[in-house]
Formats: sequence, C-alpha cells, structure tokens
Amino acid sequence: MRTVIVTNPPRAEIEKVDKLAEYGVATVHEALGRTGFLGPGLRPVHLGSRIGGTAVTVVSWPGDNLMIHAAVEQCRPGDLLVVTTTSPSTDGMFGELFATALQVRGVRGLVTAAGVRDVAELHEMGFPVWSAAVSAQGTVKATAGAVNVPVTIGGQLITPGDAVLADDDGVMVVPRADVGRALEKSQARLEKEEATRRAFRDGELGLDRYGLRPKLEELGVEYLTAEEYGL
Ligand SMILES: O=C([O-])CC(=O)C(=O)O
Ligand SMILES: [Mg+2]
Repeated sequence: MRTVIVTNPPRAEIEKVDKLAEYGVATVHEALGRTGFLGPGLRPVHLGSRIGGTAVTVVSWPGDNLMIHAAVEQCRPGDLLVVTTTSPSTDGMFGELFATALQVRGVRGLVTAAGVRDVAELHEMGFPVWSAAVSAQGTVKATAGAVNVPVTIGGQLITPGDAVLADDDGVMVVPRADVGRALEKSQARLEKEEATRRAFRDGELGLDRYGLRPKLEELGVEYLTAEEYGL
C-alpha cells in the first residue's frame, strides 16, 4: 500500500447526499438494484440516526490510529469518516476525543470496519457511529497508512467523495457519479411503497398485489387442509 494523504478529493454534492439519506438505506439499496450495502457486520453504536456524508477514507494499521489523526485534518463539513484496517481488528481505535475533533469540523459521523469505545459519551454527544465492534482496547500511533484512497469494506468499493448513507439498517455507498440516478430511483421506489402500504392497509394481500399466486403454482406448492396434512 502506498502511504499517502490525498488532499481535497472531488465530492458528491452534499445537498443531494442529504436528500438521498432521507430515503433510508434499505430504500436506496433496493432502488439501485440491491447494490452498495456494506453488510450486517456494521452496526450503529446507538439507534435512531439517519445520515449521509461524503467519504473521507482511512486505511490504518490494526491497533494503530495514527492515520485517523491525519484524516481529521482532511475533513470538511458534510464529510463522513470511513475507516478500515490493513488486516482485521476490533480494537477501540476511535472514541469521544476523535468525535469531538470531527464534530467541530462539521463531520456527519464515522463508519469503521474496526472497533470504537466511549460509547456512552458518543451517545451523549449525538455523534453517530457505525462499527464492527465496541472495545475498550486502546491503540498506538506508530505506523503509516493512507488517507483518501479507495478502500473496500464488506466487499464494497468506497472512493473518497462517494456518498455514504447510514441508518439503523446499516451502511451503504453510492458512487459519486450515481447520486443523481439514485435520487430519481429512490423517489420512484418511495412512491411505489407508499401505494403498496395503502393497499396493505386496505387488506390487499402481497400474493395478489405482486401476482404471486401463479408463481406458487409454478413452483408446485400445494394447498392442503389441516386434515389432509394430518394435523
Ligand atoms: O484516543 C484514542 O485513542 C481513542 C479514544 O478513546 C478517543 O478518541 O477518545
Ligand atoms: Mg477516549
């Protein structure tokens, strides 16, 4: 890995990222053909946040948060810090002190493939964090890594400046070039789900609304009475 700090990468338009975040991760993920989800391993440290931001990426050595310090300086309002390590680590490499430094820079939150600590304080501060682990284990500041280079988390490529969305359902990435298309498709999906919700409230069944009865038949699923089944 090239040990480098890249400055001022181009970013998705933050107004559009904010609008996209409002749709929620599940809706945008579905709207984009079930793409971009970083997986169920990243969980919110506290529930109830729904945010979006432009990615500032960090590659750190496991057990070492030197490059997070370097990344803080690169953060601009509207950014969201995305941290990964060169090999898996659950150490608590981020906590309320980092969150304090990021909050004053207008950073929306943190997504990390490693661990965080100070969760009570993070909650109190209202700084949203998604992580793979919570751990009191402390870390050193000793090894070079990279800031603002493309990274992969949960099989998803995150390029600096991409839109990262996060809520109680998890985290997803929308490539910078796809944000406009994602907005259009998410709005269409929202409207479709609103219509479905109204229909379900009126008692319509998914089996009929989605035309699934022929599918069941085609798959050879039988209807039996309880008696026929032997209950
Ligand atoms: O300082 C550290 O190593 C991580 C931490 O606990 C904080 O940011 O508060
Ligand atoms: Mg701390």
